[in-house]
Amino acid sequence: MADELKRGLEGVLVAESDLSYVDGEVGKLVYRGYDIEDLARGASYEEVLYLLWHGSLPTAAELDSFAVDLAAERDVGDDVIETVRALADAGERPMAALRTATSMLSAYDPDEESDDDGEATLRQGRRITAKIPTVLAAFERVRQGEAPVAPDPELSHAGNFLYMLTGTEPDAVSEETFDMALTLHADHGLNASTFTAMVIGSTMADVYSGVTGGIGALSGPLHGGANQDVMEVLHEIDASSKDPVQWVKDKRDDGGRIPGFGHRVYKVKDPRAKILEEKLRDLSESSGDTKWLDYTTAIEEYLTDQGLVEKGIAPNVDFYSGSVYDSLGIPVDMYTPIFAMSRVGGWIAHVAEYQEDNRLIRPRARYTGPEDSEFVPLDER
Ligand SMILES: CC(=O)SCCNC(=O)CCNC(=O)[C@H](O)C(C)(C)COP(=O)(O)OP(=O)(O)OC[C@H]1O[C@@H](n2cnc3c(N)ncnc32)[C@H](O)[C@@H]1OP(=O)(O)O
Ligand SMILES: O=C([O-])CC(=O)C(=O)O
Repeated sequence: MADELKRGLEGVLVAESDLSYVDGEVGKLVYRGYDIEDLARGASYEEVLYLLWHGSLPTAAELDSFAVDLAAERDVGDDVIETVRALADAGERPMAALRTATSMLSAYDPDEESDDDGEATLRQGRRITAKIPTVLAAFERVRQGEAPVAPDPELSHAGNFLYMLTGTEPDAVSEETFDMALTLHADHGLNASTFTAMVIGSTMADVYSGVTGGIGALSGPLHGGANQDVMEVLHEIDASSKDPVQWVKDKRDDGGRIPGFGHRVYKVKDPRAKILEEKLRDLSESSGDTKWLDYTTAIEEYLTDQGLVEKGIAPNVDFYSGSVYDSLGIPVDMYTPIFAMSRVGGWIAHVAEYQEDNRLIRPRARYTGPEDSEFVPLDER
């Protein structure tokens, strides 16, 4: 039993956690017992961060002081902006630029490396969470040839990001929509990027290392990168003038996977996809532009008819998020960085929780290589 091999660590329990629970059979997600639907509709991203980091929903006074402290950390120094500019000039991809800039932020953190009092992870985590939107918005602005917009501490986390991105304060619907998307992406059990951050944290490395690793893991197309892939598919379908169903059929006939479908834990539709689909429907109907909604629902209906959903390959969070971001005017390659901007809250919460009762994470591989190989010196090979 001890030697049973679990490819991809499927189903393996490696820790206990109070943070979030995914019930993949019924399609339910909770953060500390609260249903994601209630949080998405009723709580701001700042409230969710407080919940994840401090264990309970804040009172109004607690939220006020938490939000002020978070907003006070938004500025990044000129050196970071210059690095972001150099990365944009070099044509770096946004997730890679974010990874580099996040790593650089540690140089300016006032905590000493020796400050490992348990609170340091959350203190540094707050700074990282506050600064990531500033880095991302600056990257997008400079690559468009525009000057970065300084953060406004009076605005919410969601509102300030949209403001820094566009230079204009967002309307209430955009701010609310974006805030909801941040809440929906904040945590999700031991997904690959969170586990990456935890593995790094389990060596007692600093939280900047964990977050930088988390960004790298999230960027892949099997994980957070799929939200960008979904929108690229929608654009490809549009440019091909093919019927979306025909496009998907051809893709499947070629043996290709459909991005935004399938999940290691959910065997039914992801509850976050349901909420985002509903949001997309509202936004599309109020703008009168239903193209992405029409394409995505046609694809989902077709794959359902084909029995894919019954086999447990159902829409995940990435299937509908991109269309929602598109309605906010956000460029496609910023979708995965936005995921990171939200998920950083979960990474920090899990690293802090795990380090409270830390044990180095170190699994094994079954060795299948040769045995007793006879060493031959270099000059005799
Ligand atoms: C935020 C997130 O990270 S959500 C996930 C985002 N990723 C995507 O949307 C990318 C597309 N989806 C996938 O590649 C997968 O569903 C994953 C990586 C998410 C989960 O993968 P796993 O749990 O490892 O499942 P695995 O890769 O073993 O696939 C199981 C079966 O389902 C099929 N399958 C899985 N996803 C898809 C898909 N999107 N389209 C078509 N078939 C699929 C596989 O071909 C495989 O079929 P087989 O058993 O006949 O060979
Ligand atoms: O849980 C997972 O494996 C992937 C996912 O949906 C997430 O990270 O939000």
